[in-house]
Amino acid sequence: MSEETVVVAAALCDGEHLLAARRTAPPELAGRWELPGGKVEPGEAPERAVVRELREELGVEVEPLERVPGVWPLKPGYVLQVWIARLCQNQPAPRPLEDHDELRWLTVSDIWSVDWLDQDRPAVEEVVKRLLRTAREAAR
Ligand SMILES: Nc1nc2c([nH]c(=O)n2[C@H]2C[C@H](O)[C@@H](COP(=O)(O)OP(=O)(O)OP(=O)(O)O)O2)c(=O)[nH]1
Repeated sequence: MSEETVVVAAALCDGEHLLAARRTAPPELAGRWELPGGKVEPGEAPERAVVRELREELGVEVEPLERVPGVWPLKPGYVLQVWIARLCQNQPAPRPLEDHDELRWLTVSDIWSVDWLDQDRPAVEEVVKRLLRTAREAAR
């Protein structure tokens, strides 16, 4: 039986912007950019883990909207799942409270201006496709 650990991450969107977060640890990942999130705890629903992790790491309440189809391998034994999410009403700006030292809201046109973790790139590409599709639908 597979014993993979699921890491959930949020593609936190605000209008046309996506939030990227710069990791502070471990040393081999520090300075690289990722989608904020973390490991799902035993018995925890993945969407709940998204909400918990962003509360802990960024000090905000978020609402997961839909899962981005796909599962991306991270280090051995770990896989990444991604949820499109938005800030709940009346939230402060996200702050890098733990695990990150900088946050940046990126538009689709500057999405590759930060040094994403290699393993996150396919997931970010998928998120970008969805953002573009949503923007096209909104423009109709
Ligand atoms: N959160 C997150 N982790 C990622 C991404 N890409 C990637 O390789 N990882 C790795 C980094 C870590 O080895 C692991 C998740 O660990 P974490 O440190 O964020 O999770 P956590 O908050 O539950 O950590 P912990 O301190 O409780 O152990 O997955 C990503 O986009 N988001």
